[in-house]
Amino acid sequence: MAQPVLPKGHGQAPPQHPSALGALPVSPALPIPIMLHPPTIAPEALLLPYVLHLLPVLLCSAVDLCFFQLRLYITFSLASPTPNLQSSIPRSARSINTLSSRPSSRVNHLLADSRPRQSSDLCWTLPKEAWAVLVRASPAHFGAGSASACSYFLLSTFGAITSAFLQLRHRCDAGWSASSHASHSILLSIYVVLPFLRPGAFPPPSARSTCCPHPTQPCATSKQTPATGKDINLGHYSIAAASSWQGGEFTLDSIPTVGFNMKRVQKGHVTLKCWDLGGQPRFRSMWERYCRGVNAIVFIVDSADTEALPVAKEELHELLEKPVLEGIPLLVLGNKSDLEEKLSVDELIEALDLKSISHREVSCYGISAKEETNLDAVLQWLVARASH
Ligand SMILES: Nc1nc2c(ncn2[C@@H]2O[C@H](COP(=O)(O)OP(=O)(O)OP(=O)(O)O)[C@@H](O)[C@H]2O)c(=O)[nH]1
Ligand SMILES: [Mg+2]
Repeated sequence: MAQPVLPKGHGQAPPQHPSALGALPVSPALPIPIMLHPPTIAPEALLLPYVLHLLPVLLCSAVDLCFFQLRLYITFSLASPTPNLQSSIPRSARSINTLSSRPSSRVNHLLADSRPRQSSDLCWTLPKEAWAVLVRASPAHFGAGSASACSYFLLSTFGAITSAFLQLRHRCDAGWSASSHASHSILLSIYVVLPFLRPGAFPPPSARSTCCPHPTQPCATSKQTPATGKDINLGHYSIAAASSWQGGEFTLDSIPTVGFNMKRVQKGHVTLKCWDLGGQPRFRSMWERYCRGVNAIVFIVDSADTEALPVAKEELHELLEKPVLEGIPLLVLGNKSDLEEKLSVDELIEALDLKSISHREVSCYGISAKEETNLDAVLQWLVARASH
């Protein structure tokens, strides 16, 4: 277990040992592909999880269509002695049969409508309501968020079970054998629900986009951000891949990170995969998830904002207490060292109580994203951890 070695002061020579905790000297402007304000997630990147999420649904819909046409035929054969089956199908059921893209909704409706209507028939009224609920839920389903997927799943289950129950009830009333229709309906329910229980039907956390509205103003409480990566963590003012680097320009109009941004950085033969996580309170709960299994965590604070440091300290220590993150090297960066009111590295170590952190390697540098100070040292630190 490497214990942190604390520096004597800001501005001393860079530590030779990788585990040393200390300030590094100011370095000249570097040709490091660092972009302070990465572009917001490209629409194509957002679309991909949606499309991937949609594919199994479309596939299920196609299979459902065949299945339920068959099912419809069987139902009519059994339930209706009328030779002209088409004329006994209500108009609404016929249109849904061809237009609907919602398997479970179509099930409910067809089950409800696939026999002559009777005024006292529960099958006609209740499933129609279930259908209406499902139709209202459909736009949410096509979102990639887990909440919408869950609500769709619950509503599908509800719809399928309601249909099964009412179908059974109707058959019993009509004097049909209850057992065959019960098994039919149960099978039907399983068929409708199962596709949405498959692994992959719900997008994985890493493929999800956050549903939060994009804030128009930077959040005043956002003063710390961890950046993480499966291969290496980097971040806050995201390091962008060379292809999307816009010359490393710095603009004062910052766009707060909404959710997270992911970037790859090529440094020699090492590829750094970096997650820049939003530092606003609403995004902090996801830090732990993205820090799992990474090579390093980079925690960036505004070293000139002393009022925000107590909160930053609390959040950092809470994050590091997670057992699953034990042993992951930590790099704390005090950004905005270009400002006069900045804290020195020693003061930052004190303010964040870094000496109390154990069971991991801890380093602390002062940097300036604006003046590109010490960014080469940060990159070297990360590359060294990436090859571990
Ligand atoms: N003076 C100075 N200002 C900086 C520096 N780096 C960033 N800023 C400014 O600090 C503000 C916040 O920058 P952001 O990159 O949005 O900060 P953030 O912590 O990533 O915010 P979240 O994405 O919400 O976590 C912006 O107005 C930047 O222009 C720096 O090195 N020096
Ligand atoms: Mg940010």
